[in-house]
This record gives sequence, C-alpha cells and structure tokens, in this order.
Amino acid sequence: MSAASTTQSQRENWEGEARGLAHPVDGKLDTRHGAILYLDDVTVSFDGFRALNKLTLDIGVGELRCIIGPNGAGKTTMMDVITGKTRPDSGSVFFGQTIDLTRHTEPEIAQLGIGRKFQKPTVFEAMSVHDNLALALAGNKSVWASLRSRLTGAQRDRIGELLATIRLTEQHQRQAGLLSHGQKQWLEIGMLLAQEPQLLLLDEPVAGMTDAETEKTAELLLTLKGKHSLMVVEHDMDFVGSIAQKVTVLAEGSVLAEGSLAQVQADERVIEVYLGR
Ligand SMILES: Nc1ncnc2c1ncn2[C@@H]1O[C@H](COP(=O)(O)OP(=O)(O)OP(=O)(O)O)[C@@H](O)[C@H]1O
Repeated sequence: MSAASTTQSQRENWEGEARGLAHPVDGKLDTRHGAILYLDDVTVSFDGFRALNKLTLDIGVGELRCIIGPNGAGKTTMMDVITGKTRPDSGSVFFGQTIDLTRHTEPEIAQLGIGRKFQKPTVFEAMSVHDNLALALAGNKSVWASLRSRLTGAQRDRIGELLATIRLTEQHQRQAGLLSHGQKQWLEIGMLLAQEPQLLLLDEPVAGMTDAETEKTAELLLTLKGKHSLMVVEHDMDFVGSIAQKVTVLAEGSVLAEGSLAQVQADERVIEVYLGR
C-alpha cells in the first residue's frame, strides 16, 4: 500500500495546516488505510555505501512492531530517516496517507506526533521525576517559564496518569539522577508520552536493564500498544518474544524477513545473517 493515491493538493493542504498549528495531528492524521507509517523504496547512501537499500515497510495503527537485525543492518539509519535527521536519496516516507516526512524538519516531525527514544536516557538529572514530566508537558515553553507557572488541574491529572503508566508514582519527588537505569528509561518514555505521540520509536529500550526491569518494560510497552503505534529496535530476543506480534528483520538495508518471532527464527536466511546456528 502506498500513499501515492493522495493528491498533491491534499498533501499541500494538510502540510500547510501542520506548520501553523501547535498540535497539528489532533484528529487529523489520515490513517484510513490502516497504517500510520509507510516507507517505500527508501535508499540512503553514505559515500556510495547503501545503509538503506530500497527499504519498504509499513506500520499499522496501534501496532507494536519489533525490528531486529545484525549490526550495520540500517536500523538506526531507518529511524534517522523517519525522524528527519537523515534525508533519503530516493524513496518516500509517509506519516499516515498524506504527510510526506521528507519535507519536514526534525522538530516539525516531533510536533507532528512522532516521538523517538534514543538508547541512552536523557532526563534532567537534577530535577525531580515530577518536574521532568511537568516540563515535558509544557512542550516548547521555556524551561523557567514552565517551572514557575502553576500547573492546571488537568495537567496535574495528566502527570498522575503518566506516573502510574511508567510505574514511578512512588518516586515522583525523587531526583531523576538518583533513579536506577531502568527507571530513568521509563521516565524518558513518560516524557515522550507527555507529548502524546501517535508513533513512538524506541532504540534498544532494555539495553543495560536488569531482568526485572526488562520484564516491567515489556509490560509497559504492552499497555501502550493500541493507544500508540510503536516501533522497537532490540537485540534481546527474550524481550522481543515477550512483546512482539510481528517482527521485521533488516539486513543490508532491506527487509530480509517479516512475520511472527517464531517464523523469522525458523527462516534459514535469518539464521544465517543474524541469529547464528
Ligand atoms: N553518518 C554515516 N556515515 C557513514 N556511514 C554511516 C553513517 N551512518 C551509518 N553508517 C553506516 O551505515 C550502516 C548502517 O548503520 P546503522 O547504524 O543504521 O545500522 P544498525 O542496524 O543500527 O546497527 P547497530 O545494530 O550496530 O546499531 C553501517 O555500515 C554504518 O557504518
């Protein structure tokens, strides 16, 4: 399925609106065909080396998709293309039917409703868990203005909900720098959720976590599925097995295999390039 059926004027119309509004995606993302993200024939070359090679995949609305593949397969480059950090040499990248992501900047793409979590947590260590979430809710207001302004009842409720979702209610007054590695990762996920992304990209969310933290992260992501669409890049196969519906295996910049974890684990080509014999 491609977004090519959308007329140019529909796209321009939408993009015009998108640039002018604070929350342009509210109720407006066109996912009539069931997918939230389309990559079609995307190629990215670095000095002649194809990090992505005619990559085609789409993510369904509310889906939790796991992406696996060997080092250098192009997983990070794919996320860079989706979030506007890297421009493809060719191919198309659409958010819903109508938003051509290659025509937007990184901040615009975040505003459009795509949140990205990098591997390393980047919370404000000197501030409390609560204040980190309050800042994230304030969005692009200046840090000092948002810390000084009093929270509305709705904002307080939202922070309460976020704390419960990320399982940090009891730690809300704790300084973020004192949290465990796993708790910092959850806080950062909470900060992304505060911006109400429709699509969340997570890069190795359980790297460095204890087994108990990994389990809790799996529970957390399963609660987000449906409300958000998620793309999770992970090497930890037990974790992938605990959350995945559908797994995409990338290799040499293209999709090598796609299906349930059991299906891709049984695929000879996947065993060859990634899982080992
Ligand atoms: N900015 C760049 N300049 C040159 N080569 C790059 C650049 N970014 C990525 N590459 C190369 O593109 C290929 C794909 O890299 P990428 O980081 O996307 O893979 P990955 O699947 O995320 O790997 P890993 O699992 O190790 O994170 C690699 O060979 C990498 O060296």
